[in-house]
Amino acid sequence: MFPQAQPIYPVSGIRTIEARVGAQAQPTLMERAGRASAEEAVRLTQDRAGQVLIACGPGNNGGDGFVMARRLLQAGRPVTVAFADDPAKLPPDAAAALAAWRAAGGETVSDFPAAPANGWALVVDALFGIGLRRPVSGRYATWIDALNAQPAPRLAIDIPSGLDADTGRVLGTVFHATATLTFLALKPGLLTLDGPDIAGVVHLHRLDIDPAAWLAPMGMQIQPGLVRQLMKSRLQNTHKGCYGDVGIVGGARGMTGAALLAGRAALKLGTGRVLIGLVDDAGPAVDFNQAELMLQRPEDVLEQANVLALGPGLGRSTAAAALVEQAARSNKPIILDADALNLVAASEVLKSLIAAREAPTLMTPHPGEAGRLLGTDTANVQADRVASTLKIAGSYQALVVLKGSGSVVTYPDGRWLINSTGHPGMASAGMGDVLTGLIASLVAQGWPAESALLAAVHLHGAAADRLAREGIGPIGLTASEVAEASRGVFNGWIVQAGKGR
Ligand SMILES: NC(=O)C1=CN([C@@H]2O[C@H](COP(=O)(O)OP(=O)(O)OC[C@H]3O[C@@H](n4cnc5c(N)ncnc54)[C@H](O)[C@@H]3O)[C@@H](O)[C@H]2O)[C@@H](O)CC1
Ligand SMILES: [K+]
Repeated sequence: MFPQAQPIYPVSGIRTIEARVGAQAQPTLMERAGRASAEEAVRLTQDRAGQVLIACGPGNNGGDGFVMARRLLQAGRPVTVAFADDPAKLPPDAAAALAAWRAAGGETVSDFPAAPANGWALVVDALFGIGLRRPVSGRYATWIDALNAQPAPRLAIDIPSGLDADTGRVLGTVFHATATLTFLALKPGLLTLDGPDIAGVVHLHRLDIDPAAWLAPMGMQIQPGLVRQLMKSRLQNTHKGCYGDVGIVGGARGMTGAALLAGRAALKLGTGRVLIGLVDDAGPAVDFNQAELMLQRPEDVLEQANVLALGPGLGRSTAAAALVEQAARSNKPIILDADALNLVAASEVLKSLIAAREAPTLMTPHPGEAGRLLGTDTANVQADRVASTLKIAGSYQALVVLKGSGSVVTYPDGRWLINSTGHPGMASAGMGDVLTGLIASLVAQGWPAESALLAAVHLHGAAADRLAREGIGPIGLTASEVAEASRGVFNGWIVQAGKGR
């Protein structure tokens, strides 16, 4: 769907690819996965002598572990394999891998082994992969706790045991990986919700297969390469009218700052003119820290701007609802955030107006707002972030970003992407307002709504990441700083894409 993006497949997609590649693949996929795992283990233990502990489970993930063990042994690395299940119940490939391990002189222990005197060089989780079906409990939970307690690097094979590959939810006890080597393609669970906290550094090994050649990508990762290809150069012979008029409507009493932050972000990303309509009559008439912003009556802003962003600090008054309705009835692109989303969720009239719009509607809910839009609660939204976001996009015929760990971007036609930038320092007031301003700016500058949304989401996180690298955050990072840094990151991307002047 977007060239140069990394495909993501849920378990159903991975299973389809495996079935299509077929058992006839030589070497077998398990042999390839085990070999890649052994190579990864060698890399991770370059400066650490000692034994590698591989804990193998009852399915093909365990099979990968047996192949890995054999490869490491053949490379002269001492390995301990822990396996406590019934060999007769292993699936055929894994049973063959166990037999090959034994034929190579390897042994297995069925109790969790005591660490050697100098500790393990590496502990490897080959307990459960994409076949995990229920919360991990009992012996395997004890083993996972024991693996987590070792003072050694921790490598997860395919996906950390206890992490749901489709949703990033933790099912019972979970292996806390320092690195995960995942096969064939990325899975959503590695990239969203708890996945990024649990999986450590994720390496992908495609096993010499191009997954997209076997099954059209089901989702995509938003990565620098994808965003860079969207960059455009500016012509010399242009003026501010070429870069759009963003209108921000929000800023009820006590929340003026939210609208100003969105406006400043829109300005710093190159919007021609930024108009701000504060709902608070007693609000300021000028932003003395950003005098370029044009503060006007909200009704006039809706009239004059060609892209409308409603929500930052909007509140839920009757007047606010009327403004959202006026925007929804317009034929302009609109971005709905914060209380604009809450107002829509609470009104059947607004819901049907939004769903029937012809101009693009973009929505930027956090999980709580997403819950209200779907008539459910936050926990339900988070239980499957991709599915929830797709549901909103479908019901409201909108382009949607569900914010949070691994922001999910979806379009009404069912395409979805997961962002790869950002960090927990962004969990602070005003960050969402800045994102809204960035999105509005790109739309106003003529970007197609779908590219504007994914690029702004990526930029927002990339700016925060850059600041964190410079020591400005993660802790204490402010939204104003992210708005400011977005400008530098974006200009850098234009230069990297060869589109600078
Ligand atoms: N099938 C293939 O072609 C390939 C599979 N590969 C590996 O195989 C994995 C998938 O293998 P499987 O489908 O066998 O699944 P898994 O090995 O992930 O686990 C399935 C087994 O675990 C049991 N199980 C599931 N949840 C449990 C729980 N909570 N507590 C106790 N037991 C539980 C199931 O009953 C089944 O026996 C991938 O993640 C990957 O590591 C790779 O070798 C690449 C090729
Ligand atoms: K695993």
